[in-house]
Amino acid sequence: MSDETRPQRTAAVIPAAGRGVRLGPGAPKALRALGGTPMLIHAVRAMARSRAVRLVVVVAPPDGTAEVRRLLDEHPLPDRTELLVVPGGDTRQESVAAGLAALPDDITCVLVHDAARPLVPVDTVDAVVEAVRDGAPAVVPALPLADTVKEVEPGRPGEPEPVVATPERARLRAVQTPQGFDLATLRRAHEAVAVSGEGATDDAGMVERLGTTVVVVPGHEEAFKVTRPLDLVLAEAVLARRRATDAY
Ligand SMILES: Nc1ccn([C@@H]2O[C@H](COP(=O)(O)OP(=O)(O)OP(=O)(O)O)[C@@H](O)[C@H]2O)c(=O)n1
Ligand SMILES: C[C@](O)(CO)[C@H](O)COP(=O)(O)O
Repeated sequence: MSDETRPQRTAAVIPAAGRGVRLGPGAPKALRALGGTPMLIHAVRAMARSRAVRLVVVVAPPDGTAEVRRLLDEHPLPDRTELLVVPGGDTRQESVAAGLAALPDDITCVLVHDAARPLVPVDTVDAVVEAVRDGAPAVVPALPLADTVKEVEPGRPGEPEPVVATPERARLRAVQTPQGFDLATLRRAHEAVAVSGEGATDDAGMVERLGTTVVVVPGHEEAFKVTRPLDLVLAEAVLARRRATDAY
């Protein structure tokens, strides 16, 4: 079958193996509660809400795969969604690579979605999938910035850092997840980064280094990343509002 006639089958990889150091002491971040339900379960449901997503691969803390499997069993997904759990690595990049390695050969489109972005709306997920299915090899949801951004010369902790540049804000975007890819392209990008040894903070950044074009679709304010304690306060408020207004 040629690539053009091959049906598109989409999977989501959810890196959830981080400790959540910036959120403060406690369980691994993905397992902490949001509205009484682990953040990871919200993120898995957010992917499964998209009718395009047939398989979700959860990348669990290496010492927590059994606990993650148990939590997922307690929170079943729609019948159309298959689920796999694999152990993660020391960095986000290694965890995503472990998730990609678990994908079966018939997957052509992959979403990579942070467990730490539990509230991404399904319309954002669908917009990313659609752009990949329309032929873009790499797609990121993103929003314009509210703050002006300065590039600095990092100094010693506690010392003022000299500003070296002010990039033009209108050309900058804050990038979210899910990021969507043609699977073969993302696998090539991960292999190249592993060989070069240069890490990247997101998957699209690795694809850019191949010289492949990455395109942006509109992100969503509620797809923010729960990173620090105040983010959790905001996430609780957003979830409470959804529960009061939608059948959520
Ligand atoms: N070794 C790692 C590190 C991060 N992640 C995942 O990557 C996503 C984005 O990372 P981040 O928000 O930085 O999570 P943490 O690494 O847990 O946070 P921190 O840096 O504060 O420890 C999260 O869903 C996190 O679980 C992962 O799967 N494996
Ligand atoms: C992938 C990401 O969420 C895009 O904004 C971000 O780069 C993850 O960064 P983190 O420091 O691993 O949370």
